[in-house]
Amino acid sequence: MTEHLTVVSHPLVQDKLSRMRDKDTPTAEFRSLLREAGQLLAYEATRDLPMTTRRIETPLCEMDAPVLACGAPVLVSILRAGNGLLDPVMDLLPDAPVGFVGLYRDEETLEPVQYYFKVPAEIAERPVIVVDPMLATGNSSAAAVALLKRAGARDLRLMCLVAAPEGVTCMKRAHPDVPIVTAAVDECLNEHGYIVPGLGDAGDRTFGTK
Ligand SMILES: O=P(O)(O)OC[C@H]1O[C@H](OP(=O)(O)OP(=O)(O)O)[C@H](O)[C@@H]1O
Ligand SMILES: O=c1cc[nH]c(=O)[nH]1
Ligand SMILES: [Mg+2]
Repeated sequence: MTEHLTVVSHPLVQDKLSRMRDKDTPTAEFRSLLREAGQLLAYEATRDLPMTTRRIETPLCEMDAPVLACGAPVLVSILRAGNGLLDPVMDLLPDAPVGFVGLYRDEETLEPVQYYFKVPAEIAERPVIVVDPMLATGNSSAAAVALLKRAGARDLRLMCLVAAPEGVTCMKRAHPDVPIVTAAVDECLNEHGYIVPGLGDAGDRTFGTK
């Protein structure tokens, strides 16, 4: 992926995102929409995965068929809201090894607090797709990517649903080598660090908490 930022403007993605933004969309529908949008975003986030060929035999003849060069990429979810995007990507890449970075954002400082880290060994030799629906200040994603690099990851990309300009700038400064795929870059952050217009707290809306 050569672009640092890809905004997926596809009508299906935009329509689903608009329905997720609506405060009256209930949890079950929000979750389904996140699943559907996640599959479409994954299509874009996996566009540049390295390919090779494998000799196979169709019922008619032999051919060199295109296959993923390194097997499935490693998926990493930033807990907890990342899990809502992880599910649809796992559907598309059922062989993918999966890691988790547990982070929550301190409400006062907006700094991420780490509480969990577990990633598969393949992280050092395969492309890695980090998933988190919200890129707000960018502090959580930047911290997660730093932890993953420390664990050996070299080829990373971040897939999110809604980004703030501040988050994109933060990631570009901290990790210019990590492309971002998102459905939208919104206007700004409010005084509490929430994306405006955004969709609220993605974790709460996905899991029905408050
Ligand atoms: O870019 P930032 O300013 O760091 O904000 C984005 C982070 O905030 C949300 O997580 P949250 O802290 O709400 O944790 P949760 O997923 O457990 O709800 C979101 O899922 C991101 O991880
Ligand atoms: O708008 C925001 C910002 C951070 N985390 C969220 O879930 N939503
Ligand atoms: Mg949250």
